[in-house]
Amino acid sequence: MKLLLDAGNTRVKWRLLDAAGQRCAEGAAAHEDLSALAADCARWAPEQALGCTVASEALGSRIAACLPPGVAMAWQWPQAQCAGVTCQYDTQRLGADRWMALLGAWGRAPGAKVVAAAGTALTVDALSADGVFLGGTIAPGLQLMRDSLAQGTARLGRPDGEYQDFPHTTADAIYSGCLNAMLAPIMLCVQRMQALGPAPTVYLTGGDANLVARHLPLDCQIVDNLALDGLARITRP
Ligand SMILES: Nc1ncnc2c1ncn2[C@@H]1O[C@H](COP(=O)(O)OP(=O)(O)O)[C@@H](O)[C@H]1O
Ligand SMILES: CC(C)(COP(=O)(O)O)[C@@H](O)C(=O)NCCC(=O)O
Ligand SMILES: [K+]
Repeated sequence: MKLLLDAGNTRVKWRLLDAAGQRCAEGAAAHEDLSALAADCARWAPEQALGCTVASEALGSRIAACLPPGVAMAWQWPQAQCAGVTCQYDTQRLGADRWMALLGAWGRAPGAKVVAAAGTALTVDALSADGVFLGGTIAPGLQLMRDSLAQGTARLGRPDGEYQDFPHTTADAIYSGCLNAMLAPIMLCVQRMQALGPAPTVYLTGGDANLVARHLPLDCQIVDNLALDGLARITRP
């Protein structure tokens, strides 16, 4: 049994695969309470653990404490080249979750791709048809955008609104504006890829993927935990 784990800035996501690569369990937990991870590790007793993290060292230690005795987390980091993908981004600084999502997307189908991960931050990454990670953008995710408006203004606060094409209330204006700010980088990336060649396939992942897909005026595929698909493609030496 193998554990795959992605530690993001908001949540930890994991998957357990049996020896044949079949999925036995999948879960997610907020940083504050990793008991569901500990319970899955106790139940399935993985003898191997592969992970990627963009969270703190302290969270990494708490994750390690959930693993069965004698099992250590093998943290994976971006490389210049791996599983068919070549990295043109600053490999030393690139988030390991972004790299794993790119490897996951590359494993799905041939052709150019845009990989958008709507989590704490929104990352939008471009993968060429020959497997080159051309580059990508980082912007605040939905909650961070709403927080920043609440913190930086005297009168907005953090009301719950609904998405509207032409909002009439402050609450709807904030919600729609922040959501639109997540659509724009994805649409621009697609447009720029189209200027280079055939239209890319758009993959959406992350906690807000469904929300983004609902309002994105483009065809896209939602893939839950795409970074874990990338980890599954890594063969350990
Ligand atoms: N059950 C949930 N718990 C926390 N955030 C959620 C949940 N469902 C959706 N979300 C949204 O997903 C975002 C976090 O997505 P996620 O992919 O887990 O982030 P990260 O990879 O940065 O940890 C949150 O900012 C929130 O908007
Ligand atoms: C951009 C990120 C904060 C996204 O994190 P997430 O939203 O998945 O929690 C993370 O991938 C990160 O810390 N990246 C390092 C900088 C970079 O990718 O260039
Ligand atoms: K992200």
